[in-house]
Amino acid sequence: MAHQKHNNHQVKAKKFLGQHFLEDESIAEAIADSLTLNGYKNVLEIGPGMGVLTKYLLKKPITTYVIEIDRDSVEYLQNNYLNLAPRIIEQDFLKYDLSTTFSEEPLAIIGNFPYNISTQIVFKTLELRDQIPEFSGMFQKEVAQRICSKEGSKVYGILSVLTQAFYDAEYLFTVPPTVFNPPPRVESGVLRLIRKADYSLPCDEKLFFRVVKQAFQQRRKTMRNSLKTMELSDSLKANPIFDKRPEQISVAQFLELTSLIENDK
Ligand SMILES: C[S@@+](CC[C@H](N)C(=O)[O-])C[C@H]1O[C@@H](n2cnc3c(N)ncnc32)[C@H](O)[C@@H]1O
Repeated sequence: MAHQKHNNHQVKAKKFLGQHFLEDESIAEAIADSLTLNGYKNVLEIGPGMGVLTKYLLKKPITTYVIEIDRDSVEYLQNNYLNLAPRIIEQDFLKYDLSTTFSEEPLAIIGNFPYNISTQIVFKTLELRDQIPEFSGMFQKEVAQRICSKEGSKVYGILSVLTQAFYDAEYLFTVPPTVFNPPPRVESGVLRLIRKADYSLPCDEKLFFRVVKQAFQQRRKTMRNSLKTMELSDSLKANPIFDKRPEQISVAQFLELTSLIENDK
């Protein structure tokens, strides 16, 4: 019993785990409400901390799981959310094999994400897209904007193109630093990704990732320059898309271009 008393203490925020605890309940509720509940019966929250968002997820007609790396937070949750206890996974999300818990069942991902690993969380989601029809959560505002931005925007880049090849991305709202303890240095942004009805690629996936990454490595250069090492035929390079810079090329055009490169003889 003495043990339990101790663990009801608030968790002291650890910087190296990206811990900024949300203190505004209405924002936690709005994040939980961003779930459409379409096409899955499970939701996995990454980094529940002391459960401010979890509390609202538990009110939904869906099964909530949480994955948390921090022992203190796990103990806090075990003591304060008794019904959740069997569905607390004490693991690093980046290393965790989702099939251990979910087999092949679809699930939504949600969270007020630790900002130090937020892009890695997105890349892992893209890899596991067959199992993840929906993804909602809070990022550093610039990262959320980048994921959702369209061609022509200054922040349009690798993360925008790769994510939007598979998901429709919507920026939902901005959150000020003042509602967190401790407050982060920057504003935050909440977004939602909904997997496209047909999210199969019309081209080779590895080549698509390579084209996009190589193009944006030198975002001020034309595609002709950036893709020089690919040894493409002159007839392909005559295509006007090669005169463009990557930030002017839409997701659909990147996919089309990859098909052309794939079929280039
Ligand atoms: C920004 S805090 C959010 C906490 C809580 N959801 C809230 O809104 O107050 C991020 C949380 O992610 C956890 N975390 C950090 N790295 C993690 C990882 N690799 N896997 C799982 N959880 C992680 C932290 O311990 C922390 O609880």
